[in-house]
Amino acid sequence: MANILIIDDEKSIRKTLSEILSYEGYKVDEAADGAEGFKMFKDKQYDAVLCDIKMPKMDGLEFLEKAKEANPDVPIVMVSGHGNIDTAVEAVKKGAYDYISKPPDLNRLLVTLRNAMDKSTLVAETKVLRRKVNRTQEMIGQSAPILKIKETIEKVAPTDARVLVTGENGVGKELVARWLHERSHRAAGPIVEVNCAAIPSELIESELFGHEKGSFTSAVKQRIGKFEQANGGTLFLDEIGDMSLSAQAKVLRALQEGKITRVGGDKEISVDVRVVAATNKDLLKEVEDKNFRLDLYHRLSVILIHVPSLNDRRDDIPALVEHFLESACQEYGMAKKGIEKDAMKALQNHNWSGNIRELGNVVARLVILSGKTITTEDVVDYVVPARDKKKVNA
Ligand SMILES: Nc1ncnc2c1ncn2[C@@H]1O[C@H](COP(=O)(O)OP(=O)(O)OP(=O)(O)O)[C@@H](O)[C@H]1O
Repeated sequence: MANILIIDDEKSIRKTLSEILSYEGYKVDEAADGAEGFKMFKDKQYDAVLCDIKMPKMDGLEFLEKAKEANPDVPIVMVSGHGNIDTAVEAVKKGAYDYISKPPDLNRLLVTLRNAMDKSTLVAETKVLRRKVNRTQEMIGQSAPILKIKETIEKVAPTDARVLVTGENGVGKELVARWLHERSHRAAGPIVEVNCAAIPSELIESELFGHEKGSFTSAVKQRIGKFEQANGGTLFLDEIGDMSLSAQAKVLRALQEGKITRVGGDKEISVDVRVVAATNKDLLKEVEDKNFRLDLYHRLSVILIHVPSLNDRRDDIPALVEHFLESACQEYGMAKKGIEKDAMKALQNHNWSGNIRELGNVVARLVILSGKTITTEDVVDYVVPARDKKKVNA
């Protein structure tokens, strides 16, 4: 049975709405103003709220703002008198599900409430499904360094400690960050990724902290930054070594105070974010060269996880090859292909400059181009650069 909260300062309206909704089988609570309503809203899980606009103490718009902050998933339907349709429209722009006018039309009231609750159920289901679909890729490998990394993830993830993940391109740094999120108490929240190297330095602050409308020439609309988007979850700052010094100063402040300010804004906004950063650079060398702030380095590197290159954990290659074989065959709609022992050895001894991403591409190439079973010749033909071919054949 759905729980509905009615907030209205007019007792007669509350009574009418309450009677109608109880008759329809809803469980109803009543509050006489926004402040009382908000207290009840925080204490109990409601399926929908009917909220008057003009009220003493806390009006409908203020209630809406606070309620959306506290629990954005509960739909709120505004109830507006003759004089405040404009405000009702504004409320919808600010996140109210819809509004109905006083005196409420019975059918419209019930249909609006039903739709509001159906929509919020769909939104909740979509979130669950999305999480299932986006299940973090398993971390394959039983080599000593990978086992150590998995153990560290299990220990560190449940804490809010910041983690700095280091390693060359494509070794699996992002995967480590995703597992840290997945295993944390923030797993139901978002994980938001920012690739600091891919964003021009003059835009990075707006990307991270958002901006107010008109704060610079191309800021035509207000924008929520990645810190705010990651609220309640994890912010993954990839390629942090490429961040400009001025952005570093702001990130440092955000980490120290747990608050951010949008570019061009003056309001401080609290954010509850766990930061995981990654880099392929030697950050201490960057500190020495004055490209990276030492104080930020210390803030970010409470826990250090180094992901070694594939060349330094060759024991993992057979399992990774098997994994990529399976996924490539599935992707291209082919029967699962086998691989000869010597072909596997050749892959294991290959010099993997591009790491796991390159290994995945190579296996996909072999799946497409080779016969039923992948042979050493296939590896020589399609993978090994000409200069190394003699070595493999010898
Ligand atoms: N241990 C592993 N098991 C299975 N897949 C892996 C493993 N490590 C990495 N991968 C896969 O390899 C690819 C590259 O990994 P990822 O993006 O995590 O690397 P990265 O170090 O963050 O790369 P970059 O430096 O380019 O940002 C991804 O598709 C990832 O799922």
